[in-house]
Amino acid sequence: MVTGLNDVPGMKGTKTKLFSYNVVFEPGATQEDVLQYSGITRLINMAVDGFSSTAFCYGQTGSGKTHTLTGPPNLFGGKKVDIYSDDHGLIFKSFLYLFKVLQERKECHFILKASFLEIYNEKVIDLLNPGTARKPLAVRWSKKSQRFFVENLFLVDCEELDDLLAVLEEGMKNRAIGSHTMNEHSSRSHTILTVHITSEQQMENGVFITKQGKINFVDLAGSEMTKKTHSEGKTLEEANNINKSLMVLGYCIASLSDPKKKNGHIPYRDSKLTKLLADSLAGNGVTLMIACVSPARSNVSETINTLRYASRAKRIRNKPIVVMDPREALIVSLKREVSALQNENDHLRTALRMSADAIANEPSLNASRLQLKTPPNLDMDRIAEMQPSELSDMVRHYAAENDALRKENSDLFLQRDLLIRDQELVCRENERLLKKLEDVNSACVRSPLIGARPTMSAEALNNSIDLDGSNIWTNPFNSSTGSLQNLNATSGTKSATDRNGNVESRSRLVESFQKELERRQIGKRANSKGTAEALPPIVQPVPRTENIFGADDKPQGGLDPIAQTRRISERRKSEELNHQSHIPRPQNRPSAGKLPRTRSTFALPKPENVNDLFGVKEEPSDYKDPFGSSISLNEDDENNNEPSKTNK
Ligand SMILES: Nc1ncnc2c1ncn2[C@@H]1O[C@H](COP(=O)(O)OP(=O)(O)OP(=O)(O)O)[C@@H](O)[C@H]1O
Repeated sequence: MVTGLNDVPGMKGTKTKLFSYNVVFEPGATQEDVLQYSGITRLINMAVDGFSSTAFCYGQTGSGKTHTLTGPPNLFGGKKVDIYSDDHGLIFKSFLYLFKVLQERKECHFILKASFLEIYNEKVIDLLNPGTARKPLAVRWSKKSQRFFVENLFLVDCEELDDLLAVLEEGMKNRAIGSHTMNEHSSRSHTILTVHITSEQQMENGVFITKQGKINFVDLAGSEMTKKTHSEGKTLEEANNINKSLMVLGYCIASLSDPKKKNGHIPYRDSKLTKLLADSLAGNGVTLMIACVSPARSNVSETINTLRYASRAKRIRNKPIVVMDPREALIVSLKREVSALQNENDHLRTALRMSADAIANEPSLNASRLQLKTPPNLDMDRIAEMQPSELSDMVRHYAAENDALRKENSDLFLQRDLLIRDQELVCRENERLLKKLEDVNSACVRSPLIGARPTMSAEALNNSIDLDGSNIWTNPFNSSTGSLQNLNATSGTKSATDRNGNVESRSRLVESFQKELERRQIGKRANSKGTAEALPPIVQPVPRTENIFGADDKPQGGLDPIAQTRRISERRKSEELNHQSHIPRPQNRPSAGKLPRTRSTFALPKPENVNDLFGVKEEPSDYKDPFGSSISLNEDDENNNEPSKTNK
C-alpha cells in the first residue's frame, strides 16, 4: 500500500494506491526468508523435473536487486568466498538447495551445465569467457527449439556444488559495474545466469528417459532517472540503453498481460533482453518476478511504476511443459498410447459383449466385426526385450483394432440415434393427430349434423336436461369396440329427424375420418410380407391414443367442449415437456431432442380447415368464441417451443 501520494507531482488527489502480490517481504526480511517464501524452491523442483524456470529481479537503481540475488557487493570481491555467510543471495542459496534435491533423487542421473552472460549496451558478453576484447556474441533464432539463443555461449560442466559457485563468482567478477549518485556499485548491464539440468531416468522397461530443465537467474540493471543519478558520458549511454531495453520489456509485459493484445504482436525483437527472456515471459516456462522497491519518499513515483509492472506481470499466464528428447518422447507417447488403446479395447469389448444380442441381427455391424483381428496378448515382461520394430508393429496392430472398434462403436451410436429419432417422429405425429382429433371433436360438437353437443344456452339446457346421461358428450373413440360406428349410438336420444336424416352424412364423416387417419400413418414399416407393422417403441410413448382425453379429460355434461379442449391442450403441453425429458440422449452426440423437422419426411399437408375436410358448415361470420383467444402450440411454435396466441 502506497500512501501520502497527494503531494507527489502528477498524483494530486490520489491518497493511497493498493497492489496485490503473492508474497511481500518487509525491510526486515532475511535472505533465507526470500529463499523459503518467494517460491524459488518450487521453481528449482520444476527445473529438476524438466521445466524451464526463471527468476528475475526488477526495480529502480539502488533498490536491492543485486543484493537480493547475490548479496552485498563485497561478498565476491575478496580472494575466497565465505560459503557460510548468511548474506548470500538467492542464487547461492538456490545452488545449495538444488544440490540437496539432486542428492535425494537417487533414481535419476543428472548432468549440470551453467552459463553466465550480460547484456551491456545491447551487446551480449559471455561472462565466463569474455576475452580481452569482450567480443559480443550473436543472438539467433533456433527453428528447432523455437526460441532465441546465444551463439557460441560458453557452457561449463558442473559436477560439484563448487563448480556452480565458481561460475557465479567468475561472472560476478566480470560483469560491468559503475557508480553514480544513487548506487556506488550499480550494475550497468542485465545479467543472466543459467543452470541447465539434464536428467536421465531408467524406466521399468529399461528405456532411458531424458528431460532437459533449466533455471535462469536474471539480474536486471535498474531503471534510472538520469537527472537524479547525474549520469554523464559512458554512464549516461549505459543508462539510456538500460532504460530502452527496460521499456521494451515493459511493453512486452503490458501486451502479454492484456487479454486483447496477448495473441497479437509482442515486440520481443526490439531488444536483446526481451529476445532472451521471451521464453520465460510467455513461453512454456515458469517465472518468478521479484519487484524491488525503495522505501524512500523521494522515490515514490519509481516505486509506483515498479509496482504497476509487477501487478501486470502477475496477470501473465504461461503454459509450462517438460522438455524431452524427441525420440524418447515418442517412445513414452507410444507406450501411453498402447496402454490407452488396451484400456479402450477392453472397455469396448465389454460394451459389445453386453449388446451382442442387440446387434446380432444387424448385418452392417457384423460385417465390420469380421474385420476385427484381436492382436496377440502383450507380455509386459517381454516388452523391454522387444525390438523397436516389433514394438511398433504391436502398436500398429492395436491401433488398427482400435480403429475398427471405434467404427463399430460409431455404427452402434448411429443406430441408436436413428431409433431415437424414429421414436420422436412417431410421438410428434401422435401429437399432431391428437390435435386434429380435438379440432374434429370441437367441430363435431358445434355442427348441427351431430347432435352430441351439450347445450350451451340456458334455454337449451332447460329443454334437454336428461338424467339418464344421454346428453353427456362422449368421445366416439372411447367406446369399447374402438370403432367410430358407436358415434350413432351416442346420439341415439336425439330427435327422429336427426336420427333418420343425418345417418348417411354421419357415416360419410366416419369413413373420411378413418381414411384420413390411415393416410397419415407414420412410424410403420413393411414387414417381410409387405404389410405394415408398427415399430417397437424404445421409449414408451404416453398412451394417449387409447383414450385421447383420459378419464379426467372427459367433458362433463353441461360444460362447453371448447373449454375442455383448452384444458386438454394445456395438459398436453406439460405432458409433452415431461415426455421429452425422458427421451434418452447419446452422450457426446448432437442433441437428439432438437431434430430438424423436414416436411419431406412426413409429407404431411398443412393443417386443413377441419370443417372443409369433413363437410361441416362454417360458423357464421358473427360467431364469437366465448373464450376469445386461447394459447396453443402451432406447427412453428413446436419448433420454437414457444406458445403463441391464435384465434380459434
Ligand atoms: N535488504 C537490504 N539489506 C541491506 N542492504 C541492502 C538491501 N537491499 C539493498 N541493499 C544495499 O543497497 C545497495 C544497493 O543495492 P543493489 O546494488 O542491490 O541495488 P540494485 O537494485 O541492484 O541497483 P542497480 O540497479 O543500480 O544495480 C547495496 O549496497 C546493497 O547492499
